Amino acid sequence: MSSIKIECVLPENCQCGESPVWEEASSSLLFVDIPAKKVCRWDALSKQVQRMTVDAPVGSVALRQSGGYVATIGTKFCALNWEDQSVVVLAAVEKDKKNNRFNDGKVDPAGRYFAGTMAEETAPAVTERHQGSLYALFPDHHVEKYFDQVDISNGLDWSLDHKIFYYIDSLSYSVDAFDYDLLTGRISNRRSVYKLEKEEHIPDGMCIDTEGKLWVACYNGGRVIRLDPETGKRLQTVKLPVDKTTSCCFGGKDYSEMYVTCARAGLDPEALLRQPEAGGIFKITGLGVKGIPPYAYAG
Ligand SMILES: O=C(O)[C@H](O)[C@@H](O)[C@H](O)[C@H](O)CO
Ligand SMILES: [Zn+2]
Repeated sequence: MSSIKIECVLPENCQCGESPVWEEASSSLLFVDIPAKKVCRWDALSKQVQRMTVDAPVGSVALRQSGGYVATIGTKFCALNWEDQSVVVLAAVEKDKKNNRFNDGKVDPAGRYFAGTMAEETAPAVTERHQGSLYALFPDHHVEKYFDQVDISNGLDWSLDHKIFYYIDSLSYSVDAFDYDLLTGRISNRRSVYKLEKEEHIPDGMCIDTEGKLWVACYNGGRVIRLDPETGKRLQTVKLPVDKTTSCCFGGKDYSEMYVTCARAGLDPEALLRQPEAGGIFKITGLGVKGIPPYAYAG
């Protein structure tokens, strides 16, 4: 039996930490603080963190095959040059929706950058409903829209055989699956594979492990849960010492460690006394299961 250890490796005080991505080449964890408009890179060896401030809320960051990173900033897909901290807009969506922004995003196994939008929240998880959509930025920089009527576009990942796309619209309290055509990037046949239980609260970010099981961060639930998307059963619950767990990814040696982001915003002073590490970056070891490397944007 493995023994699980959870530690806060970086007390970053993120208002809303999100989009953890392991970059093997630099032994670093990339993540964003959405409302703080920050993209961060934490070097797991030196323990140093570098931060880049952008001009709008940043929902996600991802690796880029040609170097640097891509990020969803406001309602734009952007390229980031980490060396000179410059931002280049690759494509924009929803120019008519001033109150919308991108939320979570991730690159698919063919190098397309998927990301969804939402109306800006007035309080955590309080937002004008049905304002969001799901998009992908293709390697040639054109954007495709998949569907609209999304409340809070959140976690996403692909099955190990690339035939299923998993997706979370948080306020549906469901983890959904679609058939996925890797060649074209098309999705079809939406269905729910797991409905959250009351104490699990709101499904947020997610990632897949090498056994094809899904790990979902539960916002307000202070936990990550491991789901079997084939049986619809929850296999494991790992509780963290913070309530607003937002997302998770595997990283570290052989992708054997899990990194979890969380939020500080929305916690009252009394709650903050009980969870002073809220907004930090957490590392979970001893899970006994590994993840897979993140895909990099091909454009
Ligand atoms: O991290 C995100 O994805 C959102 O931007 C956050 O605001 C919360 O997670 C959301 O409120 C709960 O669904
Ligand atoms: Zn999220």
